[in-house]
Amino acid sequence: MSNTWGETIRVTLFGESHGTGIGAVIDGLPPGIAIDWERVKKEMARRAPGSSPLATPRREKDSFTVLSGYFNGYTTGTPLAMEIRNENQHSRDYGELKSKMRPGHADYTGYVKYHGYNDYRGGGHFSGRITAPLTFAGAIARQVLEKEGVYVGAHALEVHGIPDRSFNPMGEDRQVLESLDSMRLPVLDREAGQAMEAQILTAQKAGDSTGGIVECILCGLPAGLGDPFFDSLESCMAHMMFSIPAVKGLEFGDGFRFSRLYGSQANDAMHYHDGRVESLSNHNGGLLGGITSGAPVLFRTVVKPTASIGKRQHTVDIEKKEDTLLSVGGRHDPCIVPRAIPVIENAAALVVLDRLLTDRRLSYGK
Ligand SMILES: Cc1cc2nc3c(=O)[nH]c(=O)nc-3n(C[C@H](O)[C@H](O)[C@H](O)COP(=O)(O)O)c2cc1C
Ligand SMILES: C=C(O[C@@H]1CC(C(=O)O)=C[C@@H](OP(=O)(O)O)[C@H]1O)C(=O)O
Repeated sequence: MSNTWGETIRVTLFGESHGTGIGAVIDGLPPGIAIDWERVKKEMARRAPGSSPLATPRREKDSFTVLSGYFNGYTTGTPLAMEIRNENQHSRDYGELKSKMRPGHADYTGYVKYHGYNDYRGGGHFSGRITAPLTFAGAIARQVLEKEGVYVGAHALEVHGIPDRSFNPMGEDRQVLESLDSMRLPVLDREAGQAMEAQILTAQKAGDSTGGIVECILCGLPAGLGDPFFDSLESCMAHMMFSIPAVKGLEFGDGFRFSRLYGSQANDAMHYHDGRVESLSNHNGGLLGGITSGAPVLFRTVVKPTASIGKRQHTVDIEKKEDTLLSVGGRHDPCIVPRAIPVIENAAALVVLDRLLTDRRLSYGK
């Protein structure tokens, strides 16, 4: 079922952007995890709408209620269910969109798939809003990983062609990654960040939107995690990343640049360092044969420009069955990249924890 993901940890997401609420049921978490709720709230706040001029002005606190699976300060091992009540819907913004399909959004495909019964308001179940409970699940996974010495970070590598410095593929300092957490547009080069912000706001003023590239790194992973073929760590990560609305591309390590390299440039030479096998470079993004090599896992995702824009575009009216023009109003992210960053980081942590639990059967608690 497409609303449930995972092998050992099974995450089910539910809800619509303008319905009563959204949430997740997370099954398969080991018993005995002491959850730091402040850390979970911090990750939720990084993703929440209404938090900066670069984000949709819809104001949602995204405060959550845990309904089950947590007792006396620890996970119980039974399903952990959580809900977030929607509080700031402006459903009138979607009056015209009942019949006029937004180009680039899921209005038409959702209409066809659900025979017109879908809740199209705010994108319904297709909305970026459904990444709030996904971020919640990932924020728990991230805490577990940190206890295993694994830490994750992401930044805007590019916004509309404006580049940031890349992560060091051999690893980034934990402090550097943590410093990105507090930025409304996480970047390594602050001047690049300012230029990106200016570009986002300029496009917004013109009734348009922008996209970009998010680069994510996972440091501290042990070698040997993952599987060949269908459950390769690349496959599992791709499954998750392409579940995030607006993600349209993914590459690991040197990715599409491999096409321009010789084997001698693409291979990561190996050596012993203090008795441990290590590589001297990391063109392969920490993955060989779908299995971690011990080098950081490094990947990049392309996030497309926000579909809902003020500029007039050609579309169809499915009630009148005629061509029409549409200028989308309401409240939208002028660029999805800033808010996709915490989603990608936490979702990546969830993928890795699921593989760790599947491969290693980690145990927690007394
Ligand atoms: C955090 C986040 C926020 C988003 N905000 C918007 C938005 O404000 N307006 C919009 O049209 N799309 C937004 N999207 C993207 C749409 O949900 C997405 O483009 C749509 O569901 C179609 O899916 P696809 O682009 O993956 O094909 C957002 C996505 C994410 C992850
Ligand atoms: C509410 C969120 O973002 C929403 C994602 C979204 C979309 O089409 O994906 C469209 C907008 O919805 P609305 O028109 O109701 O304001 C965004 O605000 C959120 O991420 O929590």
